[in-house]
Amino acid sequence: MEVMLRFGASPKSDDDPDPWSNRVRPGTVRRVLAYFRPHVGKVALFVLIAAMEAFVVIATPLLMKELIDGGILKNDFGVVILMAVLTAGLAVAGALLSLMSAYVSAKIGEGVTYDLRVQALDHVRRLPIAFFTRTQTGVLVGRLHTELIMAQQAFGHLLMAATSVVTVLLVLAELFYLSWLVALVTLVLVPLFVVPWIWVGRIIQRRTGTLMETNAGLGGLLHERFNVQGAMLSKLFGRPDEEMADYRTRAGKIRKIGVSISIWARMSFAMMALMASIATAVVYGVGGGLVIDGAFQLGTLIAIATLLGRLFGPITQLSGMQETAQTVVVSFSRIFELLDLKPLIQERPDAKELEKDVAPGIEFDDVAFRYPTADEVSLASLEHLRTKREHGDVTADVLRGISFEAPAGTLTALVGPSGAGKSTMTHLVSRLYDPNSGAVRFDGHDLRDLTFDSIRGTVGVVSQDAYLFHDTIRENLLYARPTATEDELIEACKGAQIWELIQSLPRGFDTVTGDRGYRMSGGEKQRLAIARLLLKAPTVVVLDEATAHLDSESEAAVQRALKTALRSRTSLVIAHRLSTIREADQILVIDGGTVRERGTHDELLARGGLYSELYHTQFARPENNAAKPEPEEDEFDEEPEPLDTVVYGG
Ligand SMILES: Nc1ncnc2c1ncn2[C@@H]1O[C@H](COP(=O)(O)OP(=O)(O)OP(=O)(O)O)[C@@H](O)[C@H]1O
Repeated sequence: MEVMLRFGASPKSDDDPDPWSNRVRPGTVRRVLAYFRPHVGKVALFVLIAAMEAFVVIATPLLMKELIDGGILKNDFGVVILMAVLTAGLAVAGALLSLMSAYVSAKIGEGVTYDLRVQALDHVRRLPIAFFTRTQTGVLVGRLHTELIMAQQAFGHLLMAATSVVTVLLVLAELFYLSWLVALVTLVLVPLFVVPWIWVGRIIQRRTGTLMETNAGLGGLLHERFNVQGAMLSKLFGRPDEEMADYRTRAGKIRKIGVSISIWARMSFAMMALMASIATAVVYGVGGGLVIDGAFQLGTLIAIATLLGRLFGPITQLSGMQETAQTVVVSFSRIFELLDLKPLIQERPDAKELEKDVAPGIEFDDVAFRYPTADEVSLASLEHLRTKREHGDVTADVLRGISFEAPAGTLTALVGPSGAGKSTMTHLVSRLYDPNSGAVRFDGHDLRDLTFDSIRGTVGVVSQDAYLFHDTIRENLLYARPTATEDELIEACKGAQIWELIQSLPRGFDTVTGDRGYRMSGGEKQRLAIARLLLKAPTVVVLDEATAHLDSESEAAVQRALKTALRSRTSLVIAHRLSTIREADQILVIDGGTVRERGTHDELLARGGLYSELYHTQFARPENNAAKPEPEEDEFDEEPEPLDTVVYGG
């Protein structure tokens, strides 16, 4: 049966190292074993239980032998009863031991998996945003989940196989003790039975691997297509018939491999049963003759036949041991690959805290930045698309020689053409990325010298397309400050101009916002994000102003919400609205990754440069002005200020 390893994958070139191959780095086995060190006591207990189980396996045929030879054949009723009772007792002991060994082996397996899972999750959560922008989510989740389950299952088989070693040795020793001739005949039969079994086992293993890959591929695709935005795109742009045909092909391949695996598994089982029956027939044939010749008694023959039945199972487990061990090592090594990915952005051991509750000034000092290449931040095997890896690629500088100061408590507006680098500048302020040269500073402290906690606590971000978890409004808000009281929640929502809406919902704060908060309108989502920001109360606010989907009424609400959000904070706003731009303390005109112009609205307009051009082509358009919010009475009554001085910055 011809099955491609990954469907839809483009053929890879010879010089392209295959990130999906099962090659394992040297030292991996030692690293795997290190995970068992904390569980050494349980492993020792497991070995002891395994030895006792093996003893039960070999003791029962001996009791049978004695029951027949010493009891039935000698008409000794007492021996018959005694041996029957002992056999039953051993059966009970065997059942209890098997329960205990299952418990101990599960404790070891689950313990190791727990350690590895927690370590991997903790590591992935520390990886920089660049890693997540490159990685396909479905594949990453698969790596963290499926690989671990695979490792755990294979590990369970490995422990059972280890038990089998003891059983096989003891059974063989007993066979030789009972009849060396029959034992030899049995040994000759073993390879006849084991070799095809191993062959079938390999086929099954290969197909199981392919099945898992195929499932992961389909899972990744569904993850992408069936989230709200993917589903929306596919409804608007997709070709439903072709897409359905693709799903059908993939599902069909899964079905085909599934059927093939079941047949081969049944074949393997049937082969084992067949060979065990043939071996038993041979043993009865040879042994029966020996009983007639008087070489040994009938009880011995029955004991040998029973022993044989207990030999083949453990032998089959042993023969698959190498592959099983390989599965464990490969699965572990895939997780290790992830663990070895060094986070590009790290906290210094001597990192300092920034003073809380005081808005810092922001300084960009000759900042240059380029986005990291795939080699620097991600794993090819997690990017899923089998494109040729960009080895040694260097990305172009996105920012060059950016220097400016945003004094504490002021509003800086970033304007410029699309792709100029405005969002990238805001990413540097929240330390999602580090500059390649130069520095970004808060009150003179390089962000690289500050703790992650203090940067997180200082900077609040509201993006254009605010992200909400699939949870209640309350939980989404509490994410910013879990200790917030009901009154604080209400106050934040009032400040963000969203309280009226929440109040009108039948379930209020307990309304579920749906996948990515999709049940709310764009403006509502952004106001909810502003409420979240107000609860967090950061001293630096980064805002990407919404460009679309706000009617003038909801835009006015958002603008009023922003007045509260930006008051007394140092703000960096990617501005699209004339109202914001006019009220900024300074405007930076970004073009081609550099600051082309800097000044206030009037200064820049008078200069007649790029800003003036942008103003006339974009900002001064009627729709921008039409959307300008009406000032709220209570906001402006106290202290009438001209629009082009500080209103937000305070
Ligand atoms: N994760 C990324 N990896 C590589 N390049 C990127 C990445 N994000 C952005 N870029 C590139 O960096 C440049 C600046 O992008 P940026 O998003 O900062 O521009 P912008 O001024 O905010 O544009 P817009 O107004 O359209 O949002 C663009 O050429 C963009 O293609």
